[in-house]
Amino acid sequence: MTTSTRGAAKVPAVLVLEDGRIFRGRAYGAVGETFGEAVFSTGMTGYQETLTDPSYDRQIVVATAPQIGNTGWNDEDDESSRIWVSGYVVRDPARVPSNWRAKRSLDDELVAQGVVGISGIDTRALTRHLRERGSMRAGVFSGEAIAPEAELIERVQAQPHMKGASLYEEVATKDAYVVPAIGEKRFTVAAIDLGIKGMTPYRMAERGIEVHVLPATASVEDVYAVAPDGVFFSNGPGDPATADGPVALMTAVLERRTPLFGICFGNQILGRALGFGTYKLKYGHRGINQPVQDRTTGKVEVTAHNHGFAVDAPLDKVSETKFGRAEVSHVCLNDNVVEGLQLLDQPAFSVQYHPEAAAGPHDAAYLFDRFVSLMEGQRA
Ligand SMILES: NC(=O)CC[C@H](N)C(=O)O
Repeated sequence: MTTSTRGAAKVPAVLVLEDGRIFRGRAYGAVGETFGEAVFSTGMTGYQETLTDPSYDRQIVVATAPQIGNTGWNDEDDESSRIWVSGYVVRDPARVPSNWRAKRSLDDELVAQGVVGISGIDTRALTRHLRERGSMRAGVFSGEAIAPEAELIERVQAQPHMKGASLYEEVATKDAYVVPAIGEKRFTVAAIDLGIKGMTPYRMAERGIEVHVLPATASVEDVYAVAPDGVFFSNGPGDPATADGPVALMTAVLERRTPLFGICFGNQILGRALGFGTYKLKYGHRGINQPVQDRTTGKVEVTAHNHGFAVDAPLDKVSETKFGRAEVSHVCLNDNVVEGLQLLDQPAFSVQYHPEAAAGPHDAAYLFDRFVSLMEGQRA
């Protein structure tokens, strides 16, 4: 399929960072203005999954890979019902997308969904800036008449920070739904949607799990009404320090000793339920090439990440928590950030990264099998 990019390629655009740094380029996708936290992602592929991951709500994503859009946009790889990033920053958009599954260009999809982007800027310089100074608030402005820089900087500085942002209720489903088991049904799981990606229930379903996806505001009664063999807490946007409701719900699940698995935001919620703190990373981990060590086996896996916050738990000792002993099960080999937690006295664990791997390598798929083993163990 071939679609050429739209006329917007000639419209001027500017990316403005809260510290006053300005990058000038051309409009990409919708023309207009947008605000969010500027973050970079190192994935060389998988932009469709990235853009539709609800964890990216209110973030302006910078692609470090210079060429973006080469495989267009298809009808299969969305991780949710829409694009969630607030803006997209690329160096060199594909002029002619080409892939057997492509239905339209990325550019056309951004326009159709009203997502403002910018192209033609030095994304390497921008990434180095964000790495040195940290992720920060930003705005993208495009059109023939862009306001003076000082005014734009002021408007960016008036935006809310990511630290302290409570966003998971905004992106989560309002109504419960069921993802049926593929093949013979072996287990029932209640999955708390804090911004869940479509691949996550699928990874459970293909292991014989019937997944009841419940809204972020589900009560303990709602969870146990589905008679779950296990409870799952999903990924999600915003600052985990604001997620008091999910922390209280998880605490109730831990009190009942129901097998529990959490991913990303879910890992941060387990950290909080155990009494650890969370903190904001300088520039976070985003991409599909992050090395993580599973300290329970010693194996290293290459994994998909998207997190700007992390759990503050000791790496070198077993912690005593109100749910017994807990330890850091996984660690990022780039920077020693906590990438997983496990309880030693009851069936509960979580990882900070994305074993559903959409997009990304499948090294971490064993974690879904670990969840199944916990549920089997509880039955035995
Ligand atoms: N993917 C996620 O669940 C992200 C969790 C959290 N919003 C963070 O940025 O750390």
